Amino acid sequence: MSLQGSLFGQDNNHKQEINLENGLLEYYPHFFTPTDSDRIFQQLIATITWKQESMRMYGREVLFPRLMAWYGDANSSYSFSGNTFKPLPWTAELTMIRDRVAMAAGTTFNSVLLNYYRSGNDSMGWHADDEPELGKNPVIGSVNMGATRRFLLRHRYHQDLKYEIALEHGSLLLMKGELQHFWEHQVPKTAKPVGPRINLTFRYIYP
Ligand SMILES: O=C(O)CCC(=O)C(=O)O
Ligand SMILES: [Fe+2]
Repeated sequence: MSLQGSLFGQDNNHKQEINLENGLLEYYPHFFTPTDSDRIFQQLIATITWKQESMRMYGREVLFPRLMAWYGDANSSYSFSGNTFKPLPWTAELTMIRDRVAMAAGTTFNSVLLNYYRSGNDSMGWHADDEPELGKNPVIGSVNMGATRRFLLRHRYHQDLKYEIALEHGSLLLMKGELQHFWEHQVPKTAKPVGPRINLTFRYIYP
């Protein structure tokens, strides 16, 4: 373990590089220690301002099947599915997580989208994080706390290209390169009894 890694209690040596056609994933299964992960998870559930947002779909208001929250620098507003999210100011906990993720990613982030999947019935449908304000080939840092859920990827233009990864408690997944242009991803519902899960995606929004 590197000095910097051990100082921050993170295990960078077990990084898995997953080279996909037209995209790169880096997975750190034990980015946070189990103790830190348990504490952060409970803290986020209790202190984040969670909301169930809605989107307009085929002329109707539809609730997102999960709770969400958006934090970041004041100038990092973000639009998707017909909503513009104005960020809440960084908390001490989110700043700490952001800085650890930024160090591993070798980049900076000015915002984070949090998603709270209360049970296996909560989900996120197929999409890519390809909004123009994210820039051309964004590095997105995705932190996972709580229940393990399946993260599925499919290539937009080659139906037979698929990838799947189980995102575990305390892990970090970096999405890099051309991934958002060529691949979509989702977190499907599951009928298995799973506990709650929080995902944080750190992003850089061009103001
Ligand atoms: O919950 C996850 O692992 C995925 C989150 C995601 O894709 C997003 O926030 O854009
Ligand atoms: Fe995404």
